[in-house]
Amino acid sequence: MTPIEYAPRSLLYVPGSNARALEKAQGLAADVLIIDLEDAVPADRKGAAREAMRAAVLASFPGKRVAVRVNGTGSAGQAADIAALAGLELDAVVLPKVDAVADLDPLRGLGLPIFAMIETPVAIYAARDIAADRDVRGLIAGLNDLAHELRLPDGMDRGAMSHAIQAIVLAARAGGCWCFDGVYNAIDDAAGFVAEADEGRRLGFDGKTLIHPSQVDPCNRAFAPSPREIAAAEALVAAATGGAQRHDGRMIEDMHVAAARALLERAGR
Ligand SMILES: CC(C)(COP(=O)(O)OP(=O)(O)OC[C@H]1O[C@@H](n2cnc3c(N)ncnc32)[C@H](O)[C@@H]1OP(=O)(O)O)[C@@H](O)C(=O)NCCC(=O)NCCSC(=O)C[C@H](O)C(=O)O
Ligand SMILES: [Mg+2]
Repeated sequence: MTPIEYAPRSLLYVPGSNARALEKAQGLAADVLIIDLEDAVPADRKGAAREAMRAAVLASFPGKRVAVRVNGTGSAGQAADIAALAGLELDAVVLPKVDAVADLDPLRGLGLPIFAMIETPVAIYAARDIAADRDVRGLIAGLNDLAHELRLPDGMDRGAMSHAIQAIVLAARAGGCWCFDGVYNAIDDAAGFVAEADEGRRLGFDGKTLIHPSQVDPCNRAFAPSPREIAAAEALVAAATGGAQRHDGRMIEDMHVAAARALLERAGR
């Protein structure tokens, strides 16, 4: 495992209770694997999932970046989840249903970067403070729970959640941390997934959370600079003279040069 230095593009949930998925995850190209102890795990299998998670982290993921999603603050299982992380080399811990900065407190002793999930109306209004917390490295949109909390008649309706989704990106940027889009539930709808991942990138997310292996490669492509973007950024940087100028039929200024340099750095140029 290596420290997370660059924003991950793809973060795949792997249920701690699914032995085959834990095995399969070893060969997948997700930037981060999130071993889940929360909603993917039935209540009567939480203990077994903790043990499987420990065994997998200790033995199965050399070279992978791995996080664990523990149960939420105030839930029955959280203390046992945190205890089960002792001695493990992890890259991050994911905390669901973070409604306030105080919800982070039980995790502070772990000394790990926290990815805080924003999944309730209360959390949307607290997201700026959560994002600014010293231990929070990223926000994750939990849109299944948010849709439920909002009582949306059509379930995962991103149009109906557009204000909340944008608020998560704004909070992350105001607080200086990364932000990751929510999951796409329709695992057999490849075109729909690509459209949603592209939309997430356009909205400003750094990457996207995933639930199925088939989503990993399309997600990595969607959140990586394309050859067209790289060529345009190289041309812009080469042409820049400082201040306002005409380039390729439009005005560019210093912030456009900074954005182009950031894109090239992300692309490894
Ligand atoms: C969604 C699934 C339940 C679908 O399962 P299934 O129909 O069994 O999948 P497939 O048969 O298509 O699987 C093909 C192979 O891939 C492996 N697999 C499947 N999913 C994963 C995975 N997530 N990680 C690793 N490997 C996976 C299968 O084992 C098959 O392997 P093979 O034997 O070689 O053919 C299932 O995909 C699943 O459980 N996904 C994760 C669900 C999850 O973690 N949910 C919780 C996180 S999402 C969430 O909570 C979001 C947030 O909180 C919110 O509120 O929105
Ligand atoms: Mg959730």
